[in-house]
Amino acid sequence: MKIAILSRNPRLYSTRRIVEAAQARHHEVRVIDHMKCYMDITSSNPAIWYEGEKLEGYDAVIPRIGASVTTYGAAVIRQFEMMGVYCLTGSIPLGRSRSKLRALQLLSRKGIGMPKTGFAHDVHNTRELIKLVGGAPLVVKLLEGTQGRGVVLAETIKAAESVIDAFCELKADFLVQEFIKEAGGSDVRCFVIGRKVVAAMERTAQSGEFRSNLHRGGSAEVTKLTPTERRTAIKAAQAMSLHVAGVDILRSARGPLVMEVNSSPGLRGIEESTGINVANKIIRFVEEHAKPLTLRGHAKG
Ligand SMILES: Nc1ncnc2c1ncn2[C@@H]1O[C@H](COP(=O)(O)OP(=O)(O)OP(=O)(O)O)[C@@H](O)[C@H]1O
Ligand SMILES: [Mg+2]
Ligand SMILES: [Mg+2]
Repeated sequence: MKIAILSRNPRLYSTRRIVEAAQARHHEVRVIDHMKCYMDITSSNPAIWYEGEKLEGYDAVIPRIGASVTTYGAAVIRQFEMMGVYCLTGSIPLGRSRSKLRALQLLSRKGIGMPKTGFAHDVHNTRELIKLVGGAPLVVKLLEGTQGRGVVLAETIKAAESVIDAFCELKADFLVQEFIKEAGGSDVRCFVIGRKVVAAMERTAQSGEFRSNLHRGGSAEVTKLTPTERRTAIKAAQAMSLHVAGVDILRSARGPLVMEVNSSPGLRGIEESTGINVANKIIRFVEEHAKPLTLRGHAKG
């Protein structure tokens, strides 16, 4: 097959691993910087150009779109979709997963367990919002934060009020969420491909910290999932229509609670902690699902 990986940096661990896995399976693979793609969107024959060359003959596209360039990345994926090329992550699922508000509303609609969560932008009565999620301690999150930045634990109602007032002042969208104390500073990353969890790791925050992000000094180790955790992760990925997803779960007294669903989950932490060749599993999935170009008609945008 001829495979394109949409990635801004071919040296990134995840990109490199997917390239290696594709080559090991004898595919022709190329890393394309989606931000350097340009397209004629008016033509009846949709096409994409890259460094003066028209991109043609691709059987599959594996998007690895960073959070800061979601909109343009989604447009490039949409163009490939219009050309009838199989995209492992669709433009619509990408957009869903990148809006925390939209993603959590979708999960909630599907009845998937999640921490009690409220969204706000400008609140008249801060106490009412705090009451909505059961009082303190609670977590306040800036919607555009990543890697644990903009995630604050407010231990008391007073602390919660000042954080919320500060975020309102900043005119930022944020959410307030019940603090899951039993999780003990850990969360579980479930790597979902298709209808399977292919690998799972437990990330634990360093002492004195409640955020388990590896970027915040957290550590990762392999973990065994319960059947309920497994089902929840798969359901969450399906709710977003993602074929590849990193589903983050908190282990609570009332069962697994989904925190978020990532559409370009990193491979380093999960491969290093579990020893599983996740990149190979991604390529195998693409082989099974991307049909050769000749068998497909043009997909509609
Ligand atoms: N409601 C909560 N209860 C307990 N711990 C939480 C809660 N929300 C978040 N945490 C902890 O804080 C960490 C960071 O939170 P979250 O994943 O929501 O934000 P983020 O990592 O900044 O977002 P992103 O993963 O999109 O970059 C989580 O991995 C988890 O360890
Ligand atoms: Mg996170
Ligand atoms: Mg995330």
